[in-house]
Amino acid sequence: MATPLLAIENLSKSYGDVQVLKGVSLDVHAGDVIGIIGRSGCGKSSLLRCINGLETIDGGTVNLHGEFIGRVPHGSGWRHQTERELIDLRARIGFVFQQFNLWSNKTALDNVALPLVRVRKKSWAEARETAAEMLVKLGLGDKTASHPSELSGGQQQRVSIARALVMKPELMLLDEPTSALDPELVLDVLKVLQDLVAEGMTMLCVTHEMGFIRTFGSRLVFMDGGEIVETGDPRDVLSAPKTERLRSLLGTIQH
Ligand SMILES: Nc1ncnc2c1ncn2[C@@H]1O[C@H](COP(=O)(O)OP(=O)(O)OP(=O)(O)O)[C@@H](O)[C@H]1O
Repeated sequence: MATPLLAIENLSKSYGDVQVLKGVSLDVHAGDVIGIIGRSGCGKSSLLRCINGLETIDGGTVNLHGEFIGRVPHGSGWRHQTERELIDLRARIGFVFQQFNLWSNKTALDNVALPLVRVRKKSWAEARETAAEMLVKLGLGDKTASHPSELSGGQQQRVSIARALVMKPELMLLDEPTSALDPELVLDVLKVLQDLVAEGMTMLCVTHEMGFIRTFGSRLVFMDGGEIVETGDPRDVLSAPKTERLRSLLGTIQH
């Protein structure tokens, strides 16, 4: 089989004495749509944050196209990345947060254009043109001049997705992208994600939107206590969970 786009092997991560990732291994191939589920505190966000260098790793490997990208602590004896390398890495891996993380003092247009200016060194004029096209694509053509406080949660999340997409990422990491939204806005964001799936985007998505994962996911990953406990085709895993731990979680969420 081809080299995975992203290969995680035996990844470990601790905060102080508490180990939150205990030897996680996961291969992600181009076009995979992987849903990650698990109880609060099981390490889902930490896993995503270790992939794009928001957190350092303590052991194991994270490879993108076979190249080691894990961020290692200073003084660990391994070579750690420069700020520039981390910025480049994050441009290749889009990250969408639960709480949008938009710049409140900038318009929707400039929120999307700014990374193109800062990271890709585009002129503001060119960056704004690209940003405007992306906002139109995501149904926000009439909101380019709005500030985040003037947008609904669903619109803000679509701006943050646009901001990731203009960088043409090879992979998108989404950390509960619909959890902070009112129920009537969830569908708008899921529709955008569905369009990304249709375009072949590779995605790792922490979500409890089981309908989305069941329909569009190529794999479901169930984490518990910092480990991957079950993984497989979402339809198989959801209809026949093998462990009591997953059965018990599924009892608490609609699927
Ligand atoms: N910066 C940090 N410092 C110390 N402990 C942390 C830090 N970030 C996370 N943790 C702890 O690590 C564990 C895993 O957290 P993580 O956010 O990865 O879990 P999660 O599965 O994403 O949870 P949730 O679904 O609630 O977001 C938790 O016990 C959390 O309290």
